Order: sequence, then structure tokens, then C-alpha cells
Amino acid sequence: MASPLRLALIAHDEKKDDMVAFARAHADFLAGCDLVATGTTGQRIVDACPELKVRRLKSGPLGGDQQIGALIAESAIDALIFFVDPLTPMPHDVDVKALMRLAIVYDIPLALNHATAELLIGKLRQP
Ligand SMILES: O=C(CO)COP(=O)(O)O
Repeated sequence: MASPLRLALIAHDEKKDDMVAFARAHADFLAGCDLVATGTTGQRIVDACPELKVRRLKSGPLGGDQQIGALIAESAIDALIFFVDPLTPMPHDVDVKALMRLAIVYDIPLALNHATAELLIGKLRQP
């Protein structure tokens, strides 16, 4: 049996409802993935989809983005879906940029908005 896809999920506050809707819509597929998320995003997903197991790291502003970046650097993440809010200043903007940079450096699939996440998951769902 192939090992499960190791998928990281993150959403900024204004995008968390979107992420919850995305997780609900794809819960059947996500149930077969090894899911990791920043703290609040992971909690929202689990609250909405109790059938999903999500490894929750620290909240983004408290180091969660950096933890996910470290996992990418260790080749422990296969893809990152990160619903970014481009309209709100973030105290941890440097962490967000560093995470995106590592996803690019390690050339993992990176979806930064809902539309791209749908395309990516559509592709990942294919056998
Ligand atoms: O801030 C975040 C990503 O930059 C997300 O963190 P939370 O999921 O803890 O809200």
C-alpha cells in the first residue's frame, strides 16, 4: 500500500471559513491523508470534521508557520495548502514569507488560494 499523502493545511483568520468548507468538501479524500496544520486552523478543521485526524502545531503567529517550514525542510511534507489573506497586515509576515520560500526551495506543490487548492486536490485525487 502506498504511504499516505502528507498534507499541510493553513488558513489566515479571514480565510478559515473557506478552509473549513474546503475540508468538509474533501473530507473523504483528506481522511486518507496524513494531515498537519497550524493550531487554530487545525482546531477549526477538527471541529467541523471530527472524522479527520489532524496533527496540530503551534498557532501561526507563535511559530506554527516555522514548524511547518521545518517539516518541509526535512522532506516530511508532500504538499501545502495555505489560504492566505492578502488584505490584512500580519505581525508574523516574515514567518509566512519564510514558509512560502521553503515550499518553493523544496519544490513541493503549494496552493495559496481556494481556486488553486481545488485544482491541486483534483489532481491529487487521481489514482
Ligand atoms: O497565522 C497563520 C498562518 O500564518 C495560521 O495560524 P493559525 O492556524 O493558528 O491561525
